[in-house]
Amino acid sequence: MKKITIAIDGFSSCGKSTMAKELAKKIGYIYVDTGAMYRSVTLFAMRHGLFNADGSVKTDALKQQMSNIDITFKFNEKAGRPDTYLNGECVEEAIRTLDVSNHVSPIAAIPFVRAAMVARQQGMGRNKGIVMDGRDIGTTVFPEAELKVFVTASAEVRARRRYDELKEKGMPADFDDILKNVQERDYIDSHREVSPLRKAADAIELDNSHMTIAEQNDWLMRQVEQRIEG
Ligand SMILES: Nc1ncnc2c1ncn2[C@@H]1O[C@H](COP(=O)(O)OP(=O)(O)OP(=O)(O)O)[C@@H](O)[C@H]1O
Ligand SMILES: Nc1ccn([C@@H]2O[C@H](COP(=O)(O)O)[C@@H](O)[C@H]2O)c(=O)n1
Repeated sequence: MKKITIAIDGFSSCGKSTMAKELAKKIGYIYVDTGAMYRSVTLFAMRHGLFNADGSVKTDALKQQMSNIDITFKFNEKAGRPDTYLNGECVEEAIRTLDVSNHVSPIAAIPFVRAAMVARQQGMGRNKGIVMDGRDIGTTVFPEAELKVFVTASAEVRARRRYDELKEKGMPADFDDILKNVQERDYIDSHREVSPLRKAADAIELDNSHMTIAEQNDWLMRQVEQRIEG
């Protein structure tokens, strides 16, 4: 069966990785969560004092350190998805904290950071057979992708889902803080100069505000079948 490239972009916490990882498992494709890469750079910067007190990034210092940041993925059989490693350390949990979420968008707006991440992502998708989710996959990383999906849902619905997830995991969660973070990231991600978050002209939009996970998975599978068979 022919292999294609599948790009899933959209706003924060709208269900991109839920759909992408399930699809990749079903059709035997590689799954790459590009947000995890920007989060890993952010964690590195936080640990190495590369943020100023006002939350801005010490850009020159980070530039010098970029060659010391090694991000890799290793499949976790139990979780059914790849875990993210930063310089050999599994950071899958550490990169998902609200603290990292609150620092990541300024890092992701820096051109040299994006250039480094995009080059790695393009390398990972060289042979197709990949499902990649993020903000600029259909516009910048793989503009020739055979299937591009742009996912949306209201900010309140997204924050509620994230809140429920954290509560279920027994982690501290405040709905208003999560909603604020989701809205702020959407704004910064959509307004940065390099590769702003936007729907590619040939992407299909999916508003999943009122869809179940099973419904969105079925919808995505139908889109893939059309591309593979067509
Ligand atoms: N259709 C849905 N209905 C209810 N909950 C959903 C739906 N889709 C995803 N979720 C839940 O919403 C939360 C966010 O989903 P997910 O992590 O997939 O979003 P994301 O877009 O990848 O987020 P991020 O931008 O942070 O990477 C998860 O708890 C997930 O289980
Ligand atoms: N292709 C991408 C992916 C992510 N980002 C930035 O990383 C942040 C975290 O991403 P999540 O998918 O884990 O929410 C996100 O808010 C963006 O700032 C990006 O720029 N490009």
